[in-house]
This record gives sequence, C-alpha cells and structure tokens, in this order.
Amino acid sequence: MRFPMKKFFSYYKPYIKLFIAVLACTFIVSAVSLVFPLLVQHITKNILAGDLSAALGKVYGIGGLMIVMVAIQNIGNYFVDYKGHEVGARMESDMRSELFAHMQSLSYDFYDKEKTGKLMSRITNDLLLLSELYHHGPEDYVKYLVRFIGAFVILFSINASLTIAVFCFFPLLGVLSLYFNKKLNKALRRNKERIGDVNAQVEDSLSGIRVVKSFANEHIEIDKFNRENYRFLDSRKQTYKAEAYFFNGVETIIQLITITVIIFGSASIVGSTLEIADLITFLLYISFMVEPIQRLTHMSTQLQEGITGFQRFMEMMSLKPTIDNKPNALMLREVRGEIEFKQVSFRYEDHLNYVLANLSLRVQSGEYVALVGPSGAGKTTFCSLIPRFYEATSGEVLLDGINVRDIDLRSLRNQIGIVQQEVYLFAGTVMENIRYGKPSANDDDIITAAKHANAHDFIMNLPNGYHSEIGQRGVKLSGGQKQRLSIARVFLKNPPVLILDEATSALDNESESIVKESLESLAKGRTTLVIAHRLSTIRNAQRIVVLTENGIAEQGTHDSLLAGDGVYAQLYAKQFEL
Ligand SMILES: Nc1ncnc2c1ncn2[C@@H]1O[C@H](COP(=O)(O)OP(=O)(O)OP(=O)(O)O)[C@@H](O)[C@H]1O
Repeated sequence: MRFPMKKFFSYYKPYIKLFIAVLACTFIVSAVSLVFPLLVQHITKNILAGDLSAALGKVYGIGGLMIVMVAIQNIGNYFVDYKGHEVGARMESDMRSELFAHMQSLSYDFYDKEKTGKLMSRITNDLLLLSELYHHGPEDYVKYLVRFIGAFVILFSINASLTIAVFCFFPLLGVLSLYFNKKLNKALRRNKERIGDVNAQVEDSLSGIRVVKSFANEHIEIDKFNRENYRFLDSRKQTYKAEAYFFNGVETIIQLITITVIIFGSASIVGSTLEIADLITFLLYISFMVEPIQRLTHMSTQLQEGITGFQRFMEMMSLKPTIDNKPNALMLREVRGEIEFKQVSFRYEDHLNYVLANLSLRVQSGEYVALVGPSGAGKTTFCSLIPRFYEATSGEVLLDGINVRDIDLRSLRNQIGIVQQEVYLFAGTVMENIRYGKPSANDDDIITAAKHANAHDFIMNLPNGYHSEIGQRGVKLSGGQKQRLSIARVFLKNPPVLILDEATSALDNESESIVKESLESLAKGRTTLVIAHRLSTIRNAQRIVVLTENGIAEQGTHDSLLAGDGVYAQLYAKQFEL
C-alpha cells in the first residue's frame, strides 16, 4: 500500500494556524541555537586573541546576549512542546472518532469475520503514536533541517575540504536508514497485529468468564493467553534486534565522522591551514550535523510506529460497508408492514452453499406468522434479510411493495423491532436501556413501555427503580427480566413490523408465560414473524410456515398442518412424543 500523503496531511486542516505557529517557533529556536558556537568562536578567535584589557567587557556583553537567547529558546520550546503535542493529540483523537464511526457503518458480514479484541486494538493501540508522528514529524524536519543546513554553511566557510570529508559519510547513513526503516516497518506492523491477537484473546476469555469458571478451565485460558503473549514478545524481540543493529550502525558512523574531523583537523593545524579556534568551532558544529541524524534515527521507531499505525488506520478506513444506502434512497413514512420475498436466494459467502434458494413468501400487513423447521434450515437468516442485515444474493425482499435495497437503511430499520433469545443490554441504568429503543422518549413514555412489557413491577422492586444500574450486559437481572426490558425497548420503538427470534426459548415456564403475555400484547396490530422451536408456543399463529433445507415445505394453520401429516406433524409428534 502506497503511503496516502494527501489523506495524511488532511488531518492538519482544522489546526493548521496553530501548527504553523508551532513550526515558526521551531524555526526561530533552531536558528537561535545556531548562533551559540559562532559566539564561542568570536570569543576565542577575536576577543581573547586580541586586546585582553577590553576583553572582559565584551565577554560580559556576549554572556548577556546568550542569556537573552536562552530565554527566547525556552519560551519557544515551551510553546512547541505544549501546543505541538496538543495539536498531535487532537488529530489522533479526531482520527479515533472517525475510525469508530466508520466501524459503526460496517455491515454484519465484516463483524462475522473480525474479532472484537482485534478491532479494539486498532482503535486504541494502533493510533497511539500517531500524535507523536503528527507533531514531531514536521517539527523535527524543520528543526534539524535548519540546524543541518546552517551548520553546513558555517562549516563550509570555515574549512571546505574538511566539511566535504564529513559529507562523504552521509550516503552510507542514507542507505543504512532506508534498509532498516523497511525492516522496522515490517517488524512494527507485526507487533501491532500480535498485540491485536493478545487483545482478542483477553476479550474472548473475559467475555466468556462465566463459562470458563463453570468448566473450571481457567488454566486453558491462561495457556491460550500466554501463547499469544509470547508471540507478541517474540515479535518485539525481533524489533529490538533490528533497532539495535540500526542504532549501533549509526553510532559507529557518527564516531567515524568525529574521528575524521579530529585527525584531519589536527593535520590541517599542523599544515597551518586551520586555526585551533576554528577546530573547536568545527567540533561544536559537528554536533549540530550529527544530532539531527542521531535524533531522527532514534526517533524513527516512534515515527515508524506512527506510520504503520496510519497505514493500518487507512486499511480499515478503506473498507466499504457491503450494505449501504443507494443514492436517493427512499425515506419511509406510513408503513403498513406487508412483507414479500420474491424468489429469494441467499448464501453467506460465495464459496458457501445456499441457505435459502428461490424462496417466495408473502406476509400480509398485521399478520402473525410463525416460522418453524429443523435447526439450521435458515429461519434466522430469512428474518435478517428483512432489515438488510445481509443482502439477498438474488431475488427481491419487499416491504410494502418496495424493494428493501431502495429504502434508506435507517428508515427501514426504524420500522422493524427485533426480540431475540440472546438479549444484549448495555451497562447503565434500566431507564437508559429502555430509552435505547427511542432516544427522544421522555420518562413517562419509558414507564408506559415498561408497563406494557410487564416489566414495571420488577423494576420498581429494584433498589433504585428505573435508575438501578444493571451491570455489564445486564448481569444483575434474571433472564426473564432482561427479556422484558428488551421487549419494553421495542414497545417504545413502536415499529409496524416485529421479528421474534426464539424470544422465550431460554426462559423457564414461569418467566416464559409472563414474557409470552408481553410479546402477545407487543404483537397486536403489527406484522409479526415468530421463530419458535417449541411448537406449543405458536399454536395460535394465523399461519405457520415450515422451512426446511429444501425451502418452504408446507404452510397453514396448526390444525390444517397436523391434519396434513407432513413435516410439521412429524416435528410436532417428535416434540410431544405422540
Ligand atoms: N454468519 C454466518 N456465516 C456463515 N454461515 C452462517 C452464518 N449464520 C448462519 N450460518 C449458516 O446458515 C445456516 C442457517 O442458519 P440459521 O441460523 O438461519 O438457521 P435457523 O433455522 O435459524 O437455525 P436455528 O433454529 O438452530 O436457530 C446454518 O447452516 C448456519 O451454519
């Protein structure tokens, strides 16, 4: 991937004035620092070598000038350090927000493949050193370019041949830097991938901590974690090896430069082509030329880390959501809730088998339809095509006669309420969790929704009522309570279409009957698709559709299907052992 320069620099835009001020300060500070050795040269070569009776006054004058220069440098450096870092941190934060928003836009299929921990690592670790790159990158270039060019001009005016001798080493440094920067970039990318793996392992083990404990398998998790941790360590060891080669190579060349100056400089003094004061000045300025090299190479790990972070950031940003709005997508207003599948086929990926093939079904507005059939027949998949969590591979899914592909995604999903077996609640209060169904709702609306969902009474019995914290993923609530909160959320949303995917199957009989009551009241007046394994729960459905691996096997009411003695009758007999 080529480095996307244009995009990289676009993040400076909101802070460009402040950043230019930082660079201007850097320029001034670097230019001022160049004057110091010249003043030393002036003292040693002109003042101390001349009339010593007037020397002291002049030295004091230069001392005063030096103090003023130090003050300018310090004020400038304070501004550069403080505001420079701030600009970098703000840019990093902007990019982090942009990345998170982008991830929110990506579709189901992306999340099917990616591990959450790895994605977390991309948002946190990957961007961590970008702020350093963003402000130190240009800042150091200005700083060291000024010092380098200034030192070169001054040294050249003192002794051209010695300066050229020093420069002979620079191509060597260039080649070394190029070679190791490439190596380092590769090593740092690997580090980022491996820390992502460590994060993924932590996320996986900690999310499943209750399962881990129930099987007493802590040791297995520790082993899995250590495996990833050592892989990360291994990768870091390789990075340090590359760094050690590189830094020591650079140090050796720098020492060779200094030795060259001392030897050739001394020879020039012997040959009377150089004065001692000039050699001292030369040695002082050599550090101005060498320091940029030292700093830029030592900084290069940090800068490289920023660069690889940016490259990985761009990889993620260049992923497009597979399901997105068409231009001029339709906004829905009044929705009746009629759903139609026309010759719909679907497979999750090109290399996988079709889950649904040529399936056609029409559900009337307000109808209560149950989807039953063997596990893996595609019932959940069928339902997830309606809100376009996945796109039909061929055929059409229509809502009120409009292809769902033509409808604005948000507008479409606002019409559909989903209650699943696995309820996901966010850490926060009961109130906040119900409000998730309609963020603009007031407290009274929320209480009404909770009452409809048979949740009000148990909520009032919680220590802080609606303001009780429910713990991460709602761990402080029972399964039935969580389910009723999720139903209240959908009541509040009040969508014309409802999908109930095994909503009661994880509950015991008592909870089930309360939740069932809430669901029945939720379904009133809405087009409802119910997926159920326990056939007893859908006996009253207006229509039962039996889905098998070969498509829709049969459909009808409970009584007519039982009488037909087909798949449904067999499933029913199996469940009730008739
Ligand atoms: N994200 C996915 N990626 C790839 N294959 C998937 C994915 N989700 C489901 N499948 C596969 O698609 C098929 C249908 O799954 P689906 O969950 O729709 O069946 P189901 O009828 O709802 O099953 P169950 O009654 O057990 O919930 C299964 O073979 C399953 O392995």
